[in-house]
Amino acid sequence: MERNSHLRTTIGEPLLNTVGASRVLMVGAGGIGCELLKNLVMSGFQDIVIIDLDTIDLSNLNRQFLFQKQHIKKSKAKIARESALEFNPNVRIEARHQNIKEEEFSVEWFKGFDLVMNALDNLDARRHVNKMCLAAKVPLIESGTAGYLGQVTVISGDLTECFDCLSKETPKTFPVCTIRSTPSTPIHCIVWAKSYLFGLLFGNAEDDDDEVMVKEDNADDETAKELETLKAESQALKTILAQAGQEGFTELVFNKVFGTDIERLRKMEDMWKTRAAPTPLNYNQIMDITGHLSQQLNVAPESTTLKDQRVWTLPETVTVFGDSLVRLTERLKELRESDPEASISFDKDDAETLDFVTATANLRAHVYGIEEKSRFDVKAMAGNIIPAIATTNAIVAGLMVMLAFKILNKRIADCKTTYLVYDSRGDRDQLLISEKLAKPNPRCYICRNAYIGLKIDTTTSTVQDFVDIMEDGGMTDVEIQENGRVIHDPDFDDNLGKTLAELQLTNGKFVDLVDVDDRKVIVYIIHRDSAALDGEKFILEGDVHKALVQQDKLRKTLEQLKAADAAEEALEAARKAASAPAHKHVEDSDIVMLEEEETRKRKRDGSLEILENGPLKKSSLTEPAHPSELGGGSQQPHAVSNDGVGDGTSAEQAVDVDEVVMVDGEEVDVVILE
Ligand SMILES: Nc1ncnc2c1ncn2[C@@H]1O[C@H](COP(=O)(O)OP(=O)(O)OP(=O)(O)O)[C@@H](O)[C@H]1O
Ligand SMILES: [Zn+2]
Repeated sequence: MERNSHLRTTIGEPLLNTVGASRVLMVGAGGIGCELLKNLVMSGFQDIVIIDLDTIDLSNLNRQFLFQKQHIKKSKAKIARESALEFNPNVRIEARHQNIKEEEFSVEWFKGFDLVMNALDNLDARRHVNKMCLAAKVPLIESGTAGYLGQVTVISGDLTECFDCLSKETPKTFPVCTIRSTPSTPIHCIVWAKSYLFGLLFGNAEDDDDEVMVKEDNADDETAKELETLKAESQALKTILAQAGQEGFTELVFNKVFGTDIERLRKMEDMWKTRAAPTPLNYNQIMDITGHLSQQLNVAPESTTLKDQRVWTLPETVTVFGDSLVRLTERLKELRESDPEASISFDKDDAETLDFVTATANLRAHVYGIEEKSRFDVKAMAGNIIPAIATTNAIVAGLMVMLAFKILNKRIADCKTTYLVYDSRGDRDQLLISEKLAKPNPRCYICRNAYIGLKIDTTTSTVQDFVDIMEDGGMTDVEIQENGRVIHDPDFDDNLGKTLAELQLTNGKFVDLVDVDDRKVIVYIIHRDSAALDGEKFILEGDVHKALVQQDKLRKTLEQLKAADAAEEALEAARKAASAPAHKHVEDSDIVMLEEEETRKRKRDGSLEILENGPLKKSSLTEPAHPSELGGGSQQPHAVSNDGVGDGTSAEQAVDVDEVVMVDGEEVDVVILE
């Protein structure tokens, strides 16, 4: 039977042809990406570019089904391509083992796609792709998962809210590979301490990794060697564990985890090309100082509360590490006398486990040159982890393809944001909830700006030329900034004679311009040698004049919003005064009116589709909070992270949805899965 016959029957010949003729970009080949790529090659897509900066890690294999043991340490993008081609060899797949933020992936490059699909795990890359798609005017399908929660939506220029329309709280989840080998923030170290090292030392003796690391006949030499090394590392720690209670035990564990293992990682030079390499620690060296300092510290003991709230010194940290390690191993030994399978779990309210996690997290932070945290902070930050769930990724990736069909079928306005929700009590049969795409936030700097391309020879054209081009377009007294750097303003004309290249205004750079009337335009630079400009000095891709007209309109809207905000503040003040015990009588109707006003305002902001008084709270679906990586738990949509560990509390807070919701005349669909 012809490969696409079922597909043709399902979606029809015309759409199948459109899909086949489209060119799509998939960013990220991790949890969602693997599922998505498999779906794409099975759904009629013929021309796909995939990009992922990472290599395959052992911890990916439980859910990233395009990867197998023999692929560990190989490029995710390349292996994803190879595996997907086995499903369907007739698809053109280009795999790029690169960072999407690299310069070569310019606005122009993005313009080469009909559709972009994000399967990413961090805000930074998501924001970048969001901006590139807005500038290139290419629709973007954005996705994210955190444990049982998932979200899929569409971002398209003037039609919808963009990724930056609502400010994001810092997410609380993070990628596992980052945790294992390349931490860059304190939370990465805390998660490593709590979820990896703690489990290995005090969890059940059976290490899952052993199962995966059995020697494979078809593994190549390098992979086999790496597998052996990983296995040897956990084995070595287990051997040391057998010496618990003996003299020198603490030193052995310490030197193994913060010395030998780090030294091995450090030797993997490729890993440290773009990051600072970790520095191993040595127990004896620190203990020399520790002995000395702990005596001093004993002179003036602090209250426990104070000690909890400040960051410990390195010697103090080592002392707490040794102390909690000994106490926990003793506790485990006792427990195992009655139950050989016994284990200890981390509990933030169990002082010993919290001590151990605080100390080990901070030692790891020290090794990687990351900021250390107080015990108080660690307590708050630990405990926010949920595992990545393959099924969630699969559902989300399926929804992405449905959206892709709609977009390519020119029905983008019919697309919806879909949330995958989960009821931990199991008494609800609704899994997917969709709602209309939100409108752009008029206050959003990222999508409410005009993006204009400027093809120019940056090596010969000066800032003066640039100013002239923009002023000829209608801007007056223009100010120019690049990434917060002032290039020019009417009072600072030192740079006028410098070339754009001299000021690093080179190919792919975004330059922010604002004029005396507060009209903003973002220009992205496209470097072209003079010879390639067909005799012109520059070529503008976009109409500055039109952009300024749009900006004038936007300014008016913003003024109206400001006035509405002022009115609302006055109402709020009146409300407060009314509810104050000043013998004032408040009519019920006043309260209703005030609440309606609140609803209207938040809808205007784009920050509200479903109100607190409805059963679904967006806040419980959103991005977990930690700086830089994944998402969940904040007040915004587009927020659920892709994959990885997540916010343990999110699932419990899962939305309480029992019916179709009507808010302010808007309908929220509920899809019931059988
Ligand atoms: N700037 C970027 N450019 C290209 N790919 C990126 C970028 N940022 C993240 N990615 C990729 O996006 C993917 C996200 O997938 P996922 O959330 O499953 O993460 P993971 O690293 O595979 O899993 P985990 O971190 O949980 O082990 C990763 O493969 C990651 O390498
Ligand atoms: Zn926006």
